Amino acid sequence: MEFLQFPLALCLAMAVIFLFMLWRLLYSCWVLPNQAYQKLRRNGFSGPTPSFPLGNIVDRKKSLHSSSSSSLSLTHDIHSKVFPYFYLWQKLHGKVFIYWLGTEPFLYIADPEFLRKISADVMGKSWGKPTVFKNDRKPMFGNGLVMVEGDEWVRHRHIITPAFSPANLKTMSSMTVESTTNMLDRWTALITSGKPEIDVETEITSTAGEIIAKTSFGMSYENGKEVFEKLRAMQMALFKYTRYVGVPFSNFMCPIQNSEAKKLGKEIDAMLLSIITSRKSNVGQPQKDLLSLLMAESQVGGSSEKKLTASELVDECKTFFFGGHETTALALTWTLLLLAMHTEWQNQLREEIKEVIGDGEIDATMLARLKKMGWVMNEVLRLYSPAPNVQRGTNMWIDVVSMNHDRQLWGDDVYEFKPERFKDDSLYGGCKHKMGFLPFGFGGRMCVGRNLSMLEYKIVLTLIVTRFSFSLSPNYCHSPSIMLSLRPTQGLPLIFQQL
Ligand code: HEM
Repeated sequence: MEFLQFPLALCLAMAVIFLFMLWRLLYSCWVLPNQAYQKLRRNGFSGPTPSFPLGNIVDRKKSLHSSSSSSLSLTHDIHSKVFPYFYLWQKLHGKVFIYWLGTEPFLYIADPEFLRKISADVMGKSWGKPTVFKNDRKPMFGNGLVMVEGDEWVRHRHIITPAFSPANLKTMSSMTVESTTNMLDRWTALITSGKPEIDVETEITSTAGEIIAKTSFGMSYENGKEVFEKLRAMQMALFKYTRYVGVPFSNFMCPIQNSEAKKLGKEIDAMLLSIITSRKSNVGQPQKDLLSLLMAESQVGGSSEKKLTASELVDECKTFFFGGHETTALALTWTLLLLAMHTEWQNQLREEIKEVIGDGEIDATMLARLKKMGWVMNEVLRLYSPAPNVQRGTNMWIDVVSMNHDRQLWGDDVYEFKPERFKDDSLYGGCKHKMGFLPFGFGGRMCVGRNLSMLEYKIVLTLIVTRFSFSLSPNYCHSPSIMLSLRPTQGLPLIFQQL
């Protein structure tokens, strides 16, 4: 009979393991989220009714589907178009409510006063990112600054912040001028050959990719292009298809895209790692880019807590590349749309550039004096914020688009393009609440690259408006939508004239 006892014991052991795994699954997908949900409910928050295990994902999908099939006239009132489900739920449940991504409850916030209260005493290092997003975006950001928390975040931020000092950024302005001039020379060739209609979204995104490749890891465009294209492909693999973030085993729902993203992630890491290794062995050739500044900063003092490892450097390069090129490119793209619609502002900018810079070369120290251009940038970041939301801590989702289009905060002219609202209040543009306008986030985790993006924005825009005037093409179709960032999904064709 003994030979029968062995399989019985094995079966029992397997049953115990199975029950244990089932319990763990239920605990993490059902018990824990429900405890968090009940806590939020006890604090008085309501929200749309979720279903297990998809949460409110199906409602989101339906609402997105019906909104994408309706075309949008050229209005800046875009909240109901880009976040139709939040727009609807806000009407039913107010500006703070609970919704579910799969089995994860999220606190939605579009009320700046609520945000002020809950963030008043929280230090930058204590603000993490929701775990579901960390897992979801791992191939893009790895353990880069955007994703790290606690003392690790403090260490990374201390090493990274000096790289973005004004003195270091100054040396990067010539790289920006060079890439932009190449793009504008291409535009001139097109115009003179009788093709004045140019899709500026594609053009600016690829030039911004070139600029960030140079400023981040100093690569020539030909090399940078390969990393850039792989990063774009990875973004498409991750964001083009309906994804089930927060749903248990969601990785298995889009296996092809997920394995494609992982494969690309590994290739990008290997390429960046080889650049770092060759930099380390090639001490004789100092470079003036973010990577070398980080490598130099990592060596100051030599203590291990001040150093970033090679794989951390790779993750930071990816973070700069991804966080840096698309946001700035989209800020510029939406600016060109608004300037094409408001040609009087093209003239105002030209006059200001003439006064501040004249006909000479652009010097980075002059850029701060381009005040009107600063107002224009802020107004664009208000109407078409490339970073449409901020994700924080234990599952908080802050709706920046809603706050930027809130009549109660901005007044009756909320949907109008009026850069002059920043004239007397350069930081908040007259917004009635200081937490109502967060183009670069808030608190200790505010965007580390904001000065670099302003430098790039002002240089590129100066070069464009001094060489060309432009108007909207009749082929333009207003279709802002979210693909991680807020983008014109059908491009931005403009008609150019040389000045
Ligand atoms: C118009 C351009 C840009 C916009 C609108 C923008 C917006 C933002 C926002 C909203 C955050 C989140 C802050 C928070 O959680 O509170 C952020 C963080 C960050 N941004 Fe930017 N950004 C821009 C350009 C850049 C550039 C050029 C770089 C780098 C080259 C960059 C690198 C980062 C990094 C590393 C973080 C994470 C900071 C941290 O967690 O400590 N960004 N940005």
